Amino acid sequence: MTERAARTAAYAPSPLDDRARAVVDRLHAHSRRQTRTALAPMLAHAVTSRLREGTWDPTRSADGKAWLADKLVALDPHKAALCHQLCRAIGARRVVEAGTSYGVSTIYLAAAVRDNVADGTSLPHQDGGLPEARVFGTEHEPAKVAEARANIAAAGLSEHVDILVGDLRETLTTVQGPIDFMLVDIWIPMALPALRIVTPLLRPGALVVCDNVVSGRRQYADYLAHVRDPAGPFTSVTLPGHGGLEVSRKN
Ligand SMILES: C[S@@+](CC[C@H](N)C(=O)[O-])C[C@H]1O[C@@H](n2cnc3c(N)ncnc32)[C@H](O)[C@@H]1O
Repeated sequence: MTERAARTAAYAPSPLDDRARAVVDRLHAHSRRQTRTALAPMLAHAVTSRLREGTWDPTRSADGKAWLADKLVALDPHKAALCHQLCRAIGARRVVEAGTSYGVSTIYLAAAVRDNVADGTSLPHQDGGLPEARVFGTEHEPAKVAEARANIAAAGLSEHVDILVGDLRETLTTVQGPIDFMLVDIWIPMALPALRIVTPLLRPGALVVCDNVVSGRRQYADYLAHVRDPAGPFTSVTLPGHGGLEVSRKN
């Protein structure tokens, strides 16, 4: 057995059914290939952004945005599986995803919502009602929206997903609560604005997961100060591996 195969065998298997797993396996591989070759271009675009537009952050410059327009930047499979498990554990029925891209994390979240509905683990909300089961994805690149819809359909999960097309600072204002779970996997400057819009919709006990908060701790400073504020609406824990993951619970 190769070292890579032995490492893979040490992890729990994917929580997804065969159909959805075939789709995400292909997309995870595509995303890994893009990431492996992205370092040099990323640095080049950071320099270009700085020289032409005064920012080192390619997500803020026109040049950088154009380069990022077809990049998956998919959530790591282990983190995506954790989000699926958390959604299953809390019986999530309504989920917001800040940052859909080609739909990788959306597929994990929608599979959890579908399974919660199917086995009756989705919870009634405070008024005792069962609101429509949905994952609300958000994406402002039209080409990525088309890819995401095709991938979600190939995974057999379209009936559980609405992708809100456009800038999430506008589209998220159309979502209705209650929301049980939110994934924040977005260009960093959008993380706190997205959370602020969704916070009033989160039910008590809802979870918010945010990616790469350790590797990006400086850029995430405002987001982290917000979710870790003892006087604020969340209690928060940080998982350290693979760039870090913040899991915040709405009080
Ligand atoms: C890190 S990727 C999301 C990856 C996705 N969660 C997955 O697992 O495949 C972030 C995505 O957010 C999108 N995005 C960035 N800023 C946005 C905004 N203001 N409104 C909507 N989408 C945005 C980007 O185009 C990009 O596709």
